[in-house]
Amino acid sequence: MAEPRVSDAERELFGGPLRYDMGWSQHEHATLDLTMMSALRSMPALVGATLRMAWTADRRALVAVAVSEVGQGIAAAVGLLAVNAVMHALLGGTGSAVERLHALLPGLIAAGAVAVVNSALAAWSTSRAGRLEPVVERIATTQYLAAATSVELEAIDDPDFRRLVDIAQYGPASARRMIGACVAALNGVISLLTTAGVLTVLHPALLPMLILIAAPRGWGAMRVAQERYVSVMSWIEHVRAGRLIGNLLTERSAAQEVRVHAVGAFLLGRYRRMAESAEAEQERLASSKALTEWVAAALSGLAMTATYGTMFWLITGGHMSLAVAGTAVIAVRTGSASLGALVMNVNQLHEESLYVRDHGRFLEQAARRAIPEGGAPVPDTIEEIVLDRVTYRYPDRDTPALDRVTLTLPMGTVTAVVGENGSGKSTLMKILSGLLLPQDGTLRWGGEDIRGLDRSQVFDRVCLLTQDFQRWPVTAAMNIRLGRPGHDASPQDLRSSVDYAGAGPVIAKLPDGLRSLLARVFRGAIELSGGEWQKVGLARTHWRSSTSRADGVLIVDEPTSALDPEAEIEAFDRIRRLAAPNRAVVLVTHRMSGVRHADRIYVLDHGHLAEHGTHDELMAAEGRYAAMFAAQAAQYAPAGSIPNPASPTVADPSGP
Ligand SMILES: Nc1ncnc2c1ncn2[C@@H]1O[C@H](COP(=O)(O)OP(=O)(O)OP(=O)(O)O)[C@@H](O)[C@H]1O
Repeated sequence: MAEPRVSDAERELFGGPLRYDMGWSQHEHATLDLTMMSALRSMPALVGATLRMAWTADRRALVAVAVSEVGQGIAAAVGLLAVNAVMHALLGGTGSAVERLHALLPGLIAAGAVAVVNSALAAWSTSRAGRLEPVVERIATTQYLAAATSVELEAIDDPDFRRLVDIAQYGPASARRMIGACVAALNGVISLLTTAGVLTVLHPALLPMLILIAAPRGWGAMRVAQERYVSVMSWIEHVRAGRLIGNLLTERSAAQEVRVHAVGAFLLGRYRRMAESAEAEQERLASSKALTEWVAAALSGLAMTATYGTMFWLITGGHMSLAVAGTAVIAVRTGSASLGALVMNVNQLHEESLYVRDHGRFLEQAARRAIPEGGAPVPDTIEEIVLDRVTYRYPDRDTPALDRVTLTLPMGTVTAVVGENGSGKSTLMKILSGLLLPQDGTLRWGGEDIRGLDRSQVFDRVCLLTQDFQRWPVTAAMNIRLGRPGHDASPQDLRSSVDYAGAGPVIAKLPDGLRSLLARVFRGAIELSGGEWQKVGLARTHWRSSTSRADGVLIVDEPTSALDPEAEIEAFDRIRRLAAPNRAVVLVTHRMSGVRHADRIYVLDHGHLAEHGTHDELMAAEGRYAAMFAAQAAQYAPAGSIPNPASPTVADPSGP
């Protein structure tokens, strides 16, 4: 695949041209995959898959479509035979003009009746296909969404898989369109077969000529489709990058910097340049398409001239009657029209099938990377959760985010994990909650290795409040209830969680209390501040933990970053209170004041466990923890000890 010529703006913003680096484009057979023959070879399987989906969706509708299409094909053949009878009566008949007109009547009536039957069958097929199409799209979309939600988190973090997730989203709409294209192609094939049959009966030389007329158009349409697909694939990253810039300019989160830093005008200029390079590609495609279609039409026209020439020669040589020639002209015209339509439909099928293939590839990969179902049940009583020399490295990283980390979380205790940015705290939380599996070492829940446990049961025992917890665009009540969606809850049931999180005043301020919609995207919805959202998040966590009696773990990752000092002290106090005999609490935070009361504190440093102990032990050890604690305490030291701004510690870039 040729490297697209992209704008300077893309290099400037993204450090180089963005590449579509999905598996197949690096594959040595990538070009082969896009040739016409391989497309044609893979099409029956893809059409078969779509038809199987249609069969599952509504087999009666599918059978109705097939029957009506076959019926239309037969009607077309009968219609041609009726035309032939008319031609014979008109051109080959004897007797007076009135007698010949009378002889025409049966043929004309038959042709009229066939036309009526044909249109009724076409209407039936349209209505049944209309029923089938949305169902197929729904099934394909549901498969896509179910597969996307069932894969391991590691797959979601994998850029290659993310791209596949992106591209496969077009599959369901293509599967829908494939139904229409399949129906039209079936129609084309049947009417072509019947026309070909009639033509062969009329004269054997007419059939090859019909094929000769339509072949160039078929070649042209396939070539155009193939070029377009290759272009879409090589340009997809660039188009996405342009769209990303466009979205940033309109997004609420960027609105302030867009204005104050004048990023708006800057990015708009880059957007324009990126869009221009994409337009140049569109223009190139259009020119290439025009040339291909022109060559195809010219070749087809030449074949048509040769056909009429041959017919003229056959008639003058007495090898063909005028009536047969008349029918043949009509049959060649309708035949080449249906062959042309068939080629267009096969071409559309080819194009759509490429997207359906991506959808299929995604489903296949998602199935391979899915969280395994089943496994041993998680023991009801767990004394502790143990991490034993666990190592984890992200797929696109050279160094491990966690390197042989060992820690123990006894039930009924509060464990704090501290460390600098990027030291591996969030990764550790993902391992503990079963979202990521250790690549080396073991995680044991009550003595059982997590690899052998039923993961859905592990998740059921985990309460998770992450720093980027989900702000669902639903009501306040539902935002809390989604902590355990399977558990019914009236606003009254949620009250204790609201009170626990100190979210009472936040809810009281909302126009409809817990029934208020929390999403700016909808009319009448309210937006909360970061700290208010954190209280709602805490209420959700409480709701989840209060609806579980089994032994489990509560993981809280930076829960107070947006809270004011008073709310923060209260929040830490509340989190500590969540420790219960059946629960181990793990707290990740940069706020050292929040961890000093933890039963045990672990300090992470570049993925390694640097030290652990109680606050007093770690302070006495005077290691990393003591240094971090002292650094934060110094911020609250008397004003005199704050460095003088006149003597900056960081060099001024504008200085000499
Ligand atoms: N999805 C990911 N893909 C690749 N690397 C990642 C991913 N998430 C984290 N990392 C890397 O793993 C290392 C540990 O990250 P992690 O988020 O666990 O740190 P952290 O201690 O939670 O940081 P912070 O305090 O900033 O939240 C970092 O070097 C980070 O860049």
